[in-house]
Amino acid sequence: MTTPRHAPVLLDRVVALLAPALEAPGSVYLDCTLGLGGHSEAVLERLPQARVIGIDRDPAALAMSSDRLAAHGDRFTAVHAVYDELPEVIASLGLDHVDAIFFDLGVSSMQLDVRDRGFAYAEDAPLDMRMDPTTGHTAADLLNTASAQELTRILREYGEEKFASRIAREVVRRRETTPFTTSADLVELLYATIPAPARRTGGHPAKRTFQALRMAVNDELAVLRRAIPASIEAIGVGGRVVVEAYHSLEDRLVKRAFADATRLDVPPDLPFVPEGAEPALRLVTRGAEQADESEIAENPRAASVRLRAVERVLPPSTSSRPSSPGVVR
Ligand SMILES: C[S@@+](CC[C@H](N)C(=O)[O-])C[C@H]1O[C@@H](n2cnc3c(N)ncnc32)[C@H](O)[C@@H]1O
Repeated sequence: MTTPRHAPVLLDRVVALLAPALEAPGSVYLDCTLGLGGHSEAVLERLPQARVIGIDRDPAALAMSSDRLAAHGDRFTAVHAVYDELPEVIASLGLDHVDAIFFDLGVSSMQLDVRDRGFAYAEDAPLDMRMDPTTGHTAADLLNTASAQELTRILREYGEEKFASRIAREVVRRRETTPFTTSADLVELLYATIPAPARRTGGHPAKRTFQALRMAVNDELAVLRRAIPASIEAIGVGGRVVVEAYHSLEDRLVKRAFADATRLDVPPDLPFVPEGAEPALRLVTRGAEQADESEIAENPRAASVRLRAVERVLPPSTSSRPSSPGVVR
């Protein structure tokens, strides 16, 4: 068997964004999506003063990255958790905050490549798609039980699938006689349901449906919606949160959460900024950063990445500014 691989996206840029928060000896980096440990390994090697905690909900990914990073001894700790549990993970390690947090959203190449995980439409395998196969419902369970209305919503919202309601109707019709068990069952239905001209455009006809089911099975957006504010709460002054998103819904959610946390909560026509109105956070990236053509040529996964970062700034009471009534705009 070949060694599973995952090429880390925007590796140098991510480490450069994390580095200012990890300058102090003993500073703590929390990698919320450890995967095969590519980004964490770079932090361990390039920022020798930092300690690394890696979270993953996939026990197989944790086992592989733990092997890979074992040489770093007690500078590295692996934790099996879902990343919206990050406050509990931090507390369980006896810490009250961390200095930098990173999310590299979605699935790893390893998960797509291992046939039995059922993530890939190109392979016939049990239709599973759980990032943590020890818990929760599989994609087959979802297809065999959800209402046509719910399936339509999932396919439309997470997959932007034009034929969402037609596919959902056919899924419900088929499962009455033959429940779904494998990815081939679903691919076959999609070929029979999506009209031929549409099958010839916009990539593989199963791509959008597989992505949508994966996001639903792992409840990805709801978990992210809880995790981003929790990560902002979990960093100390000078701490940074860095996120790589690959799906427009994820990036929108991150952008909004960062905008909410960095916004001055003051009416725009007020001539001064009232005492205590400074945001506790500043945007480090201007808009979303993307990969350049050379990285995309080497690693096609980089094509859809959107990278954003924020930093916690000094609280208002310690920042230098005139006292009451506030800072004149
Ligand atoms: C894109 S990969 C990370 C790759 C990693 N940066 C590297 O260089 O190897 C995403 C990883 O995050 C994990 N993951 C996704 N959602 C998660 C969640 N809600 N909680 C914990 N881990 C999650 C997946 O299991 C996968 O291993």
